[in-house]
Amino acid sequence: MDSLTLNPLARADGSVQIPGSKSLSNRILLLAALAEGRTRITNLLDSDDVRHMLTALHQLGVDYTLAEDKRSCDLQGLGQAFRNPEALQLFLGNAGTAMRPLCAALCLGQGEYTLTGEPRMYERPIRDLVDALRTLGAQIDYLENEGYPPLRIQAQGLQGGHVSIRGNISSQFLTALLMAAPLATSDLIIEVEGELVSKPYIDITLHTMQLFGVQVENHQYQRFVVRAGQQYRSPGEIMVEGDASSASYFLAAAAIAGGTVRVYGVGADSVQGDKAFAQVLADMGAEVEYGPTWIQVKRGAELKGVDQDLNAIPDAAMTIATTALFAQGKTAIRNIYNWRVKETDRLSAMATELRKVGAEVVEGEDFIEITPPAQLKSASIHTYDDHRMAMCFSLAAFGDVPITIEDPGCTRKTFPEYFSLFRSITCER
Ligand SMILES: O=C(O)C1=C[C@@H](OP(=O)(O)O)[C@@H](O)[C@H](O)C1
Ligand SMILES: C=C(OP(=O)(O)O)C(=O)O
Repeated sequence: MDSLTLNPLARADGSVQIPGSKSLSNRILLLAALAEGRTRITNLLDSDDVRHMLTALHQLGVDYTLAEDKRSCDLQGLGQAFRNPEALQLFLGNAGTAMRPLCAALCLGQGEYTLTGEPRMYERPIRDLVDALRTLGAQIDYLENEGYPPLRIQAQGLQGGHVSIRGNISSQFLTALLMAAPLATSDLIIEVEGELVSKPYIDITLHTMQLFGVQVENHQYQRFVVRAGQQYRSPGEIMVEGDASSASYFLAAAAIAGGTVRVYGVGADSVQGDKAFAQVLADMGAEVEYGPTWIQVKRGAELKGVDQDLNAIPDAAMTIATTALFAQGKTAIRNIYNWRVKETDRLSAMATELRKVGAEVVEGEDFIEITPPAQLKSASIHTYDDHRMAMCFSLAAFGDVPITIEDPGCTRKTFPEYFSLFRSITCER
């Protein structure tokens, strides 16, 4: 297997323009496809997850022109739900932001659709969404294991009415229902059962729907009312914000090693919850400054461990786990059960790899506690086909020892150019 050895790093300095947000890119593409009118999307993310959405839309008959650098796209909306006379098979890789929203959106129209993906996608739950869609009249079958993709959808429209959906596993189920809701045949009232995880992603969803002219009544994230008869309408041109989760690695590098790193493309005005990651660095002792479209971090005094519930920022929370290797004392990251159902079981993967570099780790069902060693150990980091494992562990190279990242190409899911940008702001000892 391909691997990349990072020599010990001394410092991080400079600025980085962060590529477009995965969460926004895939939401905007889907809503632009359903909308009336033509949408020009700029700063689109070029990565596997977005490519899977683009390929699926092409198969579904959506007409678009993608620029040569794949970062801008002119897309002609259908102005209605997908209707395809021929049965289609759509391969969605391991992209949760394609599988879940498309599963709901495809039920709105007509046709027969088989949704497939990578082996890990077949271990990622989708039952809560399928159950909710079935109560609205959807016909969806599991092709292998109950509760998991691959799926077959016989689309025949979605009714409105009342539906409840569990919120404790993934916010993407609620996102999927919300985005489909305006095209249901009557008003849809969605009740969230139990805790809603990863709540700020719902704000991204509501924000994107609003950009396309659809209003949702949000009653404290417990109950949502979406009126039928609302039509998605293209806003014309949309620029995708930089990806706040992708920004976390560069900001953490500055907090760990200094000097100063500024990321452009995501800042105080961002709609992405992961902008709050920099606040956790501030709580650990870094100096953080926010501009409207940038965030800057400087190394402050010695970093100190924190004990925080990071349910709202599950992706960026992984970056805190490796930043903890450079903090005084123990860091605890709590309420992150759903790390277990993402690209890999991230709680177990993180615990295993942190121990390899010498940390003392307690892995709970929904938390992780990390106590750093006095001196990091050189290690070869297994990345479990998880882009964030590869990116997070690049930070371990600040620990005075070489670190090998196995299969560094796995960052292609959301950030193909990660290692070259990381190199551009770091210098070796
Ligand atoms: O809606 C989204 O764009 C996402 C929601 C989060 O997933 P969960 O809601 O499953 O935690 C996040 O981890 C994922 O990377 C993207
Ligand atoms: C959990 C993630 O991806 P997905 O959108 O596939 O859920 C992630 O990017 O960390």
